[in-house]
Amino acid sequence: MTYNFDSLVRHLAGTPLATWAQTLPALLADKLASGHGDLPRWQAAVDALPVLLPERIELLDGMHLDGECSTSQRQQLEQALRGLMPWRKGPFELFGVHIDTEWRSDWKWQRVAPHLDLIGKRVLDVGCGNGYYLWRMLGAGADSVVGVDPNWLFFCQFQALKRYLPALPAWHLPLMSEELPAKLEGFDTVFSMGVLYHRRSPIDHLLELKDCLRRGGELVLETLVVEGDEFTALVPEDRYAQMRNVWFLPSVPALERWLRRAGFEEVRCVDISVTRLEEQRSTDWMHFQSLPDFLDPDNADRTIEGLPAPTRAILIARK
Ligand SMILES: Nc1ncnc2c1ncn2[C@@H]1O[C@H](C[S@+](CC[C@H]([NH3+])C(=O)[O-])CC(=O)[O-])[C@@H](O)[C@H]1O
Repeated sequence: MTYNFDSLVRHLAGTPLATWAQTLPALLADKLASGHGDLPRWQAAVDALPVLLPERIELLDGMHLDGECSTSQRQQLEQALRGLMPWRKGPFELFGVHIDTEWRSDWKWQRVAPHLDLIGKRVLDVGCGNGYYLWRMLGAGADSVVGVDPNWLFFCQFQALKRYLPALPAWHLPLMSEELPAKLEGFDTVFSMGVLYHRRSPIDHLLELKDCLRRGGELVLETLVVEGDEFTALVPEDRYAQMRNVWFLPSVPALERWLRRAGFEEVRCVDISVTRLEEQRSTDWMHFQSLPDFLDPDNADRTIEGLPAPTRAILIARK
């Protein structure tokens, strides 16, 4: 498996991100050398993908690649992709193989996309998972998309997709957002979706995101929320919907206040949606338990810990 971070350096040359980009090839080579124990197995799965040429590329209405693919190539493709299970974010439609992921991430994208103009924008997606939304952002006209996520499996899933779209300006960096330099100030749009509630210091996360934006740039923040006024934030005693690392679930008015305190302007909430059981569930590509197992079997409005069931809000704000 080879990575082309040099193409990122070239793409960002002459932008406010150029100096940072130049530091990445060496940093990422170090990371890859000391990567996760399963990394060689996942890299082997990526290397086992058949050589296929996408003749039709759909990124606007979904993530769909099509082109000539024999039955044996399709079997080889499916087998290699199954070597990268569990697949959480998607779905992907690749040369006749449907990756039915745990999440219907396309539904979230349908809620987010109508509120944005990404044409010609340099975009950062913090906590990008396997990069599903990076492809959709390109479909919406972004100039370039960079995702950061420390999970090596998700990095390899992205590389599997990138193998078929090597020339597209999308890059996945196996980094934590805390590893982004202060005052980067070079992205037009920064996304943080499904990350804030995993952070012990949510305001520091907002400041970190603000640092990545150019002046006038836009933040897209999606996170779990609860009902309540500007003084309300739920901190679970222990687990939330079986997740151990959940810290702050604010109300929308509280989150709007946090964003204003962090220095954002034009703060607005564009969507609040209860997560449906059909949106997050176990599938043939993700065999572990999922949302239906994490809710109270007698009351779908509650998690099995007795807390409010997952509801997510999307907020947009300007630096
Ligand atoms: N410090 C960190 N820095 C960067 N990423 C992190 C960090 N800690 C965890 N992550 C990553 O943040 C992601 C959170 S999932 C959201 C995915 C996508 N955005 C989605 O909206 O579907 C949660 C969910 O399923 O909602 C995971 O991929 C982690 O590896």
